[in-house]
Amino acid sequence: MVYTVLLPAAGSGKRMGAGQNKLFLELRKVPILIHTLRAFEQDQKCQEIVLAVKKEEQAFIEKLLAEHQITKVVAITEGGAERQHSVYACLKASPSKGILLVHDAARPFIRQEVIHRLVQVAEEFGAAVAAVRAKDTMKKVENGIIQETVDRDSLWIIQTPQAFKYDVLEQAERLAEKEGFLGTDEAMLVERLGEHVHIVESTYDNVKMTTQEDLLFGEVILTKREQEEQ
Ligand SMILES: Nc1ccn([C@@H]2O[C@H](COP(=O)(O)OP(=O)(O)OP(=O)(O)O)[C@@H](O)[C@H]2O)c(=O)n1
Ligand SMILES: C[C@](O)(CO)[C@H](O)COP(=O)(O)O
Repeated sequence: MVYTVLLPAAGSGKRMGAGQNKLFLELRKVPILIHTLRAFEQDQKCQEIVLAVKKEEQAFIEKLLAEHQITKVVAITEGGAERQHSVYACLKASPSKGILLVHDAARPFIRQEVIHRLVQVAEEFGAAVAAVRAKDTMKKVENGIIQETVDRDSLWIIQTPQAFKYDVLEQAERLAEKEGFLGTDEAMLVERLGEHVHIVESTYDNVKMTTQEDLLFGEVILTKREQEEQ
């Protein structure tokens, strides 16, 4: 049940407003990118990691990898204008044709038990994504006016990792590129093939570091994790 991680890390962090790639911001004096990489470096079932980065940031990232003894990165490729392009670049650079796990480098708190369940379900069914149940009421809105309240019991908040058999993801990415389709996650591309994508329940602390508030959550999550380990 081994897997390869495709890790897009070539974003600009605009919503974070830090004026730099948010993955270089530190939580407990460690860059967000390293926190995320450690989750996979420390997982025996993770065979290798493929990174997509901005060309101008590659040398700095390679320095970070050496400084923090991250040894599983087997390829570093250039990311693209959109997250989807960066993921596809990772896939093209991946040596593995087995189970691929796409994970946002901006989600440093992924738990191993969720990763392993995702790999298991992807091995059996071909595609699986991490998700948590919606806690808030969700409504469709047009021009500031509520159109419809969506049944909350059927709503899930989709995260990463998203795990796939190589052929499923490769076919989905290739078709999306051919048709110029842009999705916000890989599951969207696989759904377009008519494939079933399974849900694996994740944890609410698998937060994507997107805006300044998330950094506060991140510090609290790290404190809680340290207490769990004591
Ligand atoms: N062209 C892009 C855009 C995003 N990402 C990566 O995809 C993950 C999730 O994207 P997001 O949280 O949107 O990161 P940013 O695009 O950097 O954020 P923003 O949209 O606020 O600029 C991040 O690890 C980011 O580095 C990427 O590799 N290539
Ligand atoms: C892939 C994702 O994390 C699933 O929730 C999300 O769609 C990424 O969105 P972003 O705007 O590219 O961060």
